[in-house]
Amino acid sequence: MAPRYYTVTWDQLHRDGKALAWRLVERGPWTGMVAITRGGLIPAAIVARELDCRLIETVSVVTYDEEQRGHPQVVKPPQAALESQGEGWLLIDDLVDTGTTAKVVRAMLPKAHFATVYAKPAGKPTVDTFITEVSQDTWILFPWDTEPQFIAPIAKARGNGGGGQ
Ligand SMILES: O=P(O)(O)OC[C@H]1O[C@H](OP(=O)(O)OP(=O)(O)O)[C@H](O)[C@@H]1O
Ligand SMILES: O=c1[nH]c(=O)c2nc[nH]c2[nH]1
Ligand SMILES: [Mg+2]
Repeated sequence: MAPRYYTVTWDQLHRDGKALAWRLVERGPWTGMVAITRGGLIPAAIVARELDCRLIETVSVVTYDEEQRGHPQVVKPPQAALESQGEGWLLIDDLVDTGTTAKVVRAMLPKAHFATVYAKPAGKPTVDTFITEVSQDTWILFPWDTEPQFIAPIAKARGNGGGGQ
């Protein structure tokens, strides 16, 4: 079955990122933030700005090649947060889908608070805080993966031309 798509604009991502920050400010203060690259970088920047958080670490997990899932590989560990096992740290990603990435990172930082902007049902149990849930068969299209393009008028796309004149 063809996947459905949920298109997220820059404006929406900013709004949803701020909504996440409102939830997280209640749970602070935070020692710092670990962004799961690459998708977590922009949500982490939005949340860090709102929480006035200056200490940003990254962890890099490579799982997907386009829409195909492979074996997760930790390309860069979250060095600064490892000793405390993530206690007092926020772990930020754009979304959880199957929860594979989350499980790999949570194994390294079991005491961190894991927050994402979007969540699918299979990954939901791995997240402490998220904003919007979409169905498992939905592919979320982020603004950095898309660009606006011309779309034919509905009448032309249906092949029945225009009316009048
Ligand atoms: O819950 P999962 O099934 O693991 O999927 C979620 C992960 O997949 C995407 O990252 P991806 O591995 O595509 O890398 P990227 O962030 O560098 O684009 C997304 O940013 C999450 O990190
Ligand atoms: O851009 C993305 N959208 C998704 O829905 C998704 N799930 C895993 N990885 C993803 N990347
Ligand atoms: Mg990612």
